[in-house]
Amino acid sequence: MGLSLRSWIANEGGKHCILITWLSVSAWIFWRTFILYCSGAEYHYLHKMLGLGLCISRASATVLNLNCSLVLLPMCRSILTVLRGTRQVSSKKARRLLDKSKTFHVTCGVAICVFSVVHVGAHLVNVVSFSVRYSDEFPALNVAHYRGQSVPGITGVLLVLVLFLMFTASSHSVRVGNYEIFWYTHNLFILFYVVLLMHVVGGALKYQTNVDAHPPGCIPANQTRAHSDTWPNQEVDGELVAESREMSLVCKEDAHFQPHFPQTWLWVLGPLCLYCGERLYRYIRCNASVTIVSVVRHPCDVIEVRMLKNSFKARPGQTLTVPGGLTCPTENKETFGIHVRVVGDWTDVLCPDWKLCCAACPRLYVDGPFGSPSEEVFNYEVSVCVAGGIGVTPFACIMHALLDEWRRYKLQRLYFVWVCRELNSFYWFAELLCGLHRKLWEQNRPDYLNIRLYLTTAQELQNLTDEKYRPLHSRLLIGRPKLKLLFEEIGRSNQHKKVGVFCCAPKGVSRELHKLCNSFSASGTVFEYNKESFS
Ligand SMILES: NC(=O)C1=CN([C@@H]2O[C@H](COP(=O)(O)OP(=O)(O)OC[C@H]3O[C@@H](n4cnc5c(N)ncnc54)[C@H](OP(=O)(O)O)[C@@H]3O)[C@@H](O)[C@H]2O)C=CC1
Ligand code: HEM
Repeated sequence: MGLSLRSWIANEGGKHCILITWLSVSAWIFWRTFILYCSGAEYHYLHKMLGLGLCISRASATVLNLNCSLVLLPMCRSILTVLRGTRQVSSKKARRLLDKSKTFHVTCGVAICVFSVVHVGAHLVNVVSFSVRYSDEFPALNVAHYRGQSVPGITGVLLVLVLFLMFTASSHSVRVGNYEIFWYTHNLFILFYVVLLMHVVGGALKYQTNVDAHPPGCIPANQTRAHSDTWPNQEVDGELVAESREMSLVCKEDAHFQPHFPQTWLWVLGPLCLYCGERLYRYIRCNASVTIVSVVRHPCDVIEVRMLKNSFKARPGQTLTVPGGLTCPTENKETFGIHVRVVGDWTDVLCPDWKLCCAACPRLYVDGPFGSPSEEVFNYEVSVCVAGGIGVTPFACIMHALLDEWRRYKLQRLYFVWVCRELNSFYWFAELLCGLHRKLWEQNRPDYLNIRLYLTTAQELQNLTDEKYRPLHSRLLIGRPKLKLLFEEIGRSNQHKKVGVFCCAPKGVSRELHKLCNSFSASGTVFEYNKESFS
């Protein structure tokens, strides 16, 4: 299957428009600042002292300002969640763009790291220039107190250190391997901003305030007549002296210099206050008491924690943050449940003997709910949900909502593909699947739900033994799913329709699905790719 332009635009168009806009704005402000500092009259003397280092350090600083303000906005998750649920963001395209907020955050974060390297490199050159090109003529321009002095920049060094820690701890392997390290290191962002705001009040780089009275390169008044014969030989200001003579530019006063108002404050304070306000709101909401109603152990090291929280209301598909990662509430009633795969000592802390342990349970903090791509499952006529292992949780809460009432949604057909390594994993939600299947048959919509379960490590023919899971028996297949064939089949039954594809599965599966969604479909079906990301 080759790439289809129509599918590519449906899946990648909006994202790439934003990316191109962001790149263009970054390139434009870089270039504009670069030119200003290289040829602006008010920076003439500073440029003479620092050269290209000045232009590059200032241009990269502007891009850093832009990105340090943008990086926080996509992480205002509560605001995005509200936006997603309101009529203001009524188009599906816009909502799908909101789902790319984490990608945009990472892009801005990487840009901050790249431009910090450029900025630091340029300033290292500036530090040397400040020292070796100490100006006796314009002492106010100097940062060094005498020729040869090296200029320290404590805040700059601290910023580099914090950014380095954040960058290394943000790598995919750390996020997947030990989320806590990522999380705690990432919270250094607040230190980063405090130091950044201090960093820019240093006022090391100064502009000339009186270019009218003292045009750059003008001839000091006391030199015009007395030294008129020596002008051609003057080396100070080379061309400009000659030019000034021709144009009869004589300084009316001495050059005055002044540091800029720290522009970074204007760029950063708004988003920083917005994000801090949102974090404060989340902190208060998070502290509202959560009562653990039950803790149930499921096969394959999965626990289900059922909870109760005052005025907690989640839309089906939304996510929550709990210690150990993110998960999805599986019910939309008074109680809500989360399924967590045990990877450390989480469960031992929660419930050492795996019994109902509500009396002795520790306090649990729940942050959320937050908007997520799975909320869109209901907004297509046809949706395909592909889950791998524990990645089934967002879709389980979709099933719960359908079990409550499936008629109120636009959704008319749901393909549900679940791939697991162990047979026992299917027991996590086997009851729910059978319940929904039964209900749809009773209500004369057997075609509504199409279930396919794939067991990838079966040594011999296996099946769910319990009789009550009979509806799933014929739906259990051995081996990995043939996603290409599945897409062709779905395409044939849904010609010229827009089908929503939702994935919460290991990288290999999501990559293949993404590729298939961008591929040409002979049936004219457009598959819109939506990915649930938990790292
Ligand atoms: N909701 C939540 O709370 C959380 C969700 N997650 C999400 O759940 C996902 C699954 O996690 P986990 O349970 O550890 O998954 P597993 O590693 O157990 O994999 C699940 C299944 O996917 C199959 N699979 C892997 N690669 C491919 C492929 N290229 N094509 C077809 N099948 C493939 C595996 O088959 P095989 O045996 O052949 O490899 C396996 O049967 C994570 O990637 C993450 O996105 C993660 C953490 C929390
Ligand atoms: C190196 C590039 C970066 C990467 C790869 C990265 C990655 C991430 C990821 C994946 C998240 C989401 C965490 C989750 O949902 O669980 C996140 C959140 C966040 N990041 Fe970054 N980040 C980077 C740089 C930065 C920078 C430079 C800052 C600010 C100085 C920053 C500030 C934040 C904030 C405030 C959050 C939100 C936490 C929350 O509210 O839940 N990040 N980052």
